[in-house]
Amino acid sequence: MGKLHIVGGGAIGSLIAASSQKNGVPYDCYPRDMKTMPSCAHWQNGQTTALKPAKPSPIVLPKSDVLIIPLKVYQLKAALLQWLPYLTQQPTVVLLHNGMGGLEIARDLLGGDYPLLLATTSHGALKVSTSSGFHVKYTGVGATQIGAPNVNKPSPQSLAALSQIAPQLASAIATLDKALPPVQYQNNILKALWTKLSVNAVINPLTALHNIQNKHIAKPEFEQSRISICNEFTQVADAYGLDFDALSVHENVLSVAKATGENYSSMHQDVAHGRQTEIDAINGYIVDMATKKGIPVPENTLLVERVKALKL
Ligand SMILES: NC(=O)C1=CN([C@@H]2O[C@H](COP(=O)(O)OP(=O)(O)OC[C@H]3O[C@@H](n4cnc5c(N)ncnc54)[C@H](OP(=O)(O)O)[C@@H]3O)[C@@H](O)[C@H]2O)C=CC1
Ligand SMILES: CC(C)(CO)C(=O)C(=O)O
Repeated sequence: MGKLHIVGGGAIGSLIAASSQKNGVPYDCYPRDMKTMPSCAHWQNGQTTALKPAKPSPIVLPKSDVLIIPLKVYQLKAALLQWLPYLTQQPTVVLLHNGMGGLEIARDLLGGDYPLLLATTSHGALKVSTSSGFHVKYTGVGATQIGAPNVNKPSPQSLAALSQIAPQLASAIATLDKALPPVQYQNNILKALWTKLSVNAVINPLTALHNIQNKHIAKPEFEQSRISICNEFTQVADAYGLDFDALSVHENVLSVAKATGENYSSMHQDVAHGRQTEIDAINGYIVDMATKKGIPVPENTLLVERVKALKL
């Protein structure tokens, strides 16, 4: 099994590190700031796992290793540029973030043939500052969906489909599944990412703008906005060959809002803490993709403007 190299000491990166530690997967973390790297993880059953010391700088990685980049899209370009000189042997690179645009950045910098995987996760993690330094808390059990951007054949999502991708990528997926299970292979990962995009495009800006928990976006006062976002999303996705049905998109959004009802979305939390939001990679991505095809998306455009106008 290859070693797992984790960029950054953020919430999700530290969760993957702690779970790797627990499950005996060899790993290293490369935070931007060693002082804010979590030293310990708290699991939901009250147990804790101490993390090994992080590495101060990148190293050249062998092809059999895996570099996972669980950062915000707006942080990705700088991180990839920093790692580029260390990727000469073409280890598998895994992008994991909310929103879209990471693939375009990675293709630009790594080239179209680079062994790349895209992932989205529903695990929850929170980085907290304590009297003994930073810790990470596992806040929600979830799953990770992963796939290669170039594989898009209509075959069943199964181990048989997984065998159609390069052994290097299959081995990277197995490593990640051992580190933080379950990791589910998707032979149409772009559809899975757009599905997640549709959920984030509705829940995140509405919760941030109205200062509400996820469950409240289901209220009738937000119906018109929800439906407009879902309709615009579906038109844009369709223009790129992704087949969605606006009613099902809306139903899925409501079901995620219910399932995560007590949560404050990540965008709500970013706004509350005065951090940059991921609006450009979410509704902003829908607007950019729509503009390229000449599709009007007034609701998404307005949401981008309104979230950007929020006082940080
Ligand atoms: N947290 C969660 O529960 C979930 C998060 N996600 C998504 O996953 C992605 C990551 O989220 P999350 O972990 O919460 O975010 P965090 O902000 O906690 O993590 C990102 C980390 O990356 C670090 N970083 C940025 N640039 C570099 C760099 N060049 N080199 C090294 N480290 C760098 C940041 O450092 P610094 O602190 O110095 O800025 C930060 O610690 C986001 O897209 C998020 O939406 C998805 C599902 C759940
Ligand atoms: C699914 C949802 C909306 C859960 O809060 C999320 O991904 C986020 O907050 O970014």
